[in-house]
Amino acid sequence: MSAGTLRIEGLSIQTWRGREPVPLVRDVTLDLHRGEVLALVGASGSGKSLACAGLLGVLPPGTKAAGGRILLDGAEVRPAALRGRAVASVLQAPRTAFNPLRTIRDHAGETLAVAGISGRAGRGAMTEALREVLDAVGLGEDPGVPDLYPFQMSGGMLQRAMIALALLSRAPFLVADEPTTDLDLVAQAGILDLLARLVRTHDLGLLIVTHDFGVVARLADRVAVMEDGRIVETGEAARLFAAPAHPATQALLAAHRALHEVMA
Ligand SMILES: Nc1ncnc2c1ncn2[C@@H]1O[C@H](COP(=O)(O)OP(=O)(O)OP(=O)(O)O)[C@@H](O)[C@H]1O
Repeated sequence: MSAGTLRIEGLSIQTWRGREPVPLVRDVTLDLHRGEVLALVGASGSGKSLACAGLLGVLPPGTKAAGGRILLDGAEVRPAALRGRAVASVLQAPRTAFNPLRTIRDHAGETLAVAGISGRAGRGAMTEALREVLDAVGLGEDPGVPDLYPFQMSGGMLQRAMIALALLSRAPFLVADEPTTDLDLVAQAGILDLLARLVRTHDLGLLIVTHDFGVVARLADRVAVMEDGRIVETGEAARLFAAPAHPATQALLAAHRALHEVMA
């Protein structure tokens, strides 16, 4: 798919307390363009992951979309039709995202099937395509990687493999929900550099969920701030750092700076 803009419009998600509906995500609207990084930030529980799950059509049990739509270049699409085709995802805990009984090559076959490109790709073409994306994520040196099982790989390698599978799907948009949280500092830096590079080389639109303003500073072009299920501020990353307008943004930045001073 070669769409240039992905829009989440008026997304609302709710749960229930007894029979009472409880809003968790309230009227969230976001635009993501190819070639840019949009960071979705906010305190724990503000609704970042649910908003992404709503976009991908994978809401957890006990929650339900209560309104909103997803648009690709202005045309409405069902989230289930986007997932793995126009929008790929990279999740927080790579180990849980892989089937432990299947090799990276098996996962690649599934990714191509979901993306609807398996028919055209015979085994040889698939091997070549997999080699290409493993190269792109820095896993190309060891020819044995496609035949590894998840338990034979480190967390950093698995996260790279998940990004490789996202590239294999040729989805123009990537949702990364705290993709470095489970990794050590060196692996974190490697994954962030890799994502930044792929946004440029593959013209990806990257929506990255994070509570780390260090990640925002390093990667983001634009930032959207969530509080209590709502987007309370959006803006260019540089502007937001220099002049945060909403108290929630100010509090997140103050917390980041306090932590930074302690660590310095
Ligand atoms: N399956 C569920 N059923 C009911 N409530 C849920 C469910 N999943 C999440 N919630 C609630 O929805 C709200 C938003 O959760 P969400 O996981 O989106 O927050 P978040 O901003 O991603 O937080 P974190 O940064 O800690 O991951 C929270 O109050 C959470 O308790």
